[in-house]
Amino acid sequence: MADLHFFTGTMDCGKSTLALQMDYNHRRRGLTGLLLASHDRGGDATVSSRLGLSARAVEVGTDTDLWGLVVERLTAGTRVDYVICDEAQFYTPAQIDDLGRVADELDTPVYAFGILTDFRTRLFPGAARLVELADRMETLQVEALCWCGRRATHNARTVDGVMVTEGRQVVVGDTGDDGRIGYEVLCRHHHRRRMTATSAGVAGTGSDPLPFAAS
Ligand SMILES: Nc1ncnc2c1ncn2[C@@H]1O[C@H](COP(=O)(O)OP(=O)(O)O)[C@@H](O)[C@H]1O
Ligand SMILES: Cc1cn([C@H]2C[C@H](O)[C@@H](COP(=O)(O)O)O2)c(=O)[nH]c1=O
Repeated sequence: MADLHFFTGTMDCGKSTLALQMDYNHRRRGLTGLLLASHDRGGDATVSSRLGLSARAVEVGTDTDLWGLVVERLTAGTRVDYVICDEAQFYTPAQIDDLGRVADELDTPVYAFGILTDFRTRLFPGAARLVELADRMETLQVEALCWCGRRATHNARTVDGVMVTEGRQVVVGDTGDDGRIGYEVLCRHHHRRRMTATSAGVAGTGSDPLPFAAS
């Protein structure tokens, strides 16, 4: 039986990059996989990384039958040696159940990538189901940092630069976005105090140094 893996971390910690690297490494060994995406910032049916890599993928909507999708390919004679799922927090719990079934019944490894919690620190339903079902769950090694220099553990949403704690759970966007709605990764301490880089009066992005104490 194959495993259902869940790779998680805050926004901007390298999940999509790792998803694309794993797809590349498998393809280099002659394997054929299925790459799934959902509401990627780069547009539908895409997996894109901030490092500039991107790949075409199958867009997963709330009605997508993931078990059917894999079985249909196999029936048509297309190999599915592995399944890679980006933005898996947006999948429904039933779709995550299907991914577990793919791993168990088709002996196909599934690698799911996604954030755990939303801007209110609540688990996304898809991520919660992955925590419940995954054989292996790994937090990415590359740590996104809060403006204070601590490891970022939470995702904050900003509207017109101000951190908010109410609103729709799903709003596609980016960190450091100049649009009305943006995201910033913070440590729990600063998420609780609603202190973003802007409200703390420090530069949040770019080449300015973090405010570490001088030694
Ligand atoms: N200009 C850059 N130089 C080096 N690394 C970068 C650059 N831009 C982005 N990154 C890396 O890419 C990571 C974000 O990758 P991405 O796959 O888009 O993250 P995620 O899918 O978790 O949101 C950042 O944590 C950083 O390590
Ligand atoms: C916290 C939070 C995030 N989102 C969206 C914003 C982005 O489009 C994705 C996360 O993408 P990443 O590759 O991990 O950076 O999720 C959201 O819709 N709701 C939220 O609360």
